[in-house]
Amino acid sequence: QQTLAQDTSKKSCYEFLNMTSRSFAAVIQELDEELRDSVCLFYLVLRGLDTIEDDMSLDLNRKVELLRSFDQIIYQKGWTFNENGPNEKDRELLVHFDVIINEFLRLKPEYQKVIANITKLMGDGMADYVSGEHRENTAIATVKDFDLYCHYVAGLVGYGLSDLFAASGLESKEIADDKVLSNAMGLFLQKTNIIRDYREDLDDGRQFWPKEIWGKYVEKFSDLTKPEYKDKAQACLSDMVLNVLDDVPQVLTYLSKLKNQSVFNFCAIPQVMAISTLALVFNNLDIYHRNLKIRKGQAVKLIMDSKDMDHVVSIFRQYVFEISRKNEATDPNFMKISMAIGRIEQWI
Ligand SMILES: COc1cccc([C@H]2O[C@H](CC(=O)N[C@@H](CC(=O)O)C(=O)O)C(=O)N(CC(C)(C)C)c3ccc(Cl)cc32)c1OC
Repeated sequence: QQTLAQDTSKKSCYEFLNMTSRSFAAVIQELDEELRDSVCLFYLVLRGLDTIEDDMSLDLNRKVELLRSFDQIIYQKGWTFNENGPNEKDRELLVHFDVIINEFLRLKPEYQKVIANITKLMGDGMADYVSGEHRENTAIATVKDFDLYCHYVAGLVGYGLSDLFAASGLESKEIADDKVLSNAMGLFLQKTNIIRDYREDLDDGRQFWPKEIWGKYVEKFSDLTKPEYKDKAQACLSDMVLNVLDDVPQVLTYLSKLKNQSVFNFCAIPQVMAISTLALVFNNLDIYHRNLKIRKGQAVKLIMDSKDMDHVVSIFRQYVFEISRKNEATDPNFMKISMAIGRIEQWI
């Protein structure tokens, strides 16, 4: 039986959810009763971790200590955090984190274990990265470093969600067993965002593109914005898109294994947004100057159309075709992109 106080604290968790990400928050709230609270709290715990990792004003040792112990912090009733810089986007969440912890402690133990396990792995991964990043400014040197970074911040989220889906009984254990597919669900979203956010991150003094790729085209990461490097910048961008296209078959395979309608919608919507964004940024040099977003009307249409696998496959086919159309024979990566598209078309 739920007391009034418990009801209030649960409501405020959903208020925090809506504060942190309106559009995706709505999709989480459509999830089946059995999964909604655990996914909402998983999202908020991840947000808390992100707010600490993102805060450049935090002392490095303090940040590392918090990241590595966040999996224990989420069990500490009453814990709150007031050391975030004033302009940290979601600082409010950590100021009231005791409410999140209260609700977390009311989840079934197996859901708590999944969330705590991923929080530990991610917190350690982030701590390793921020320590390394501190030493030299391109912590993401190789494509391998790029995959590892994206695994820590996004692939692990795929792991955790697949574990929650399986633990709830709404999806088969198989969905949690195949880590490669769960990892691809995170990498595809994160890598597409990293391409889209080139300019925003550059202006924030952050760079996530692997030097093994951009170093083939320019000396300095910011040279990609200069008109005299236009052709190099276009080739570099298609090289980055090529790297992301390899995750598409695994994303489609993961989605094809889902049985529950609310889980399918929850998983498919971000992926169709991402393939739409990937087609938008491909061969579009505006990404070096401003943040590109798909139009609201198109996003709404994608959400409406992503209700079943056939529709999702046809949406992917449409955007992969658009990338193929934009692929230029003069681009040094033209053949590799054509082959990556060929591999996807076998699937779709
Ligand atoms: C099986 O795996 C997933 C299945 C469904 C959704 C997501 C994934 O989708 C959102 C979608 C989302 O949050 N979209 C934003 C728009 C944007 O970020 O551009 C939004 O709609 O506000 C997202 O982007 N991330 C953040 C990471 C990519 C780092 C994991 C994310 C963060 C926390 C959770 Cl619980 C889930 C997700 C999955 O994660 C891989």
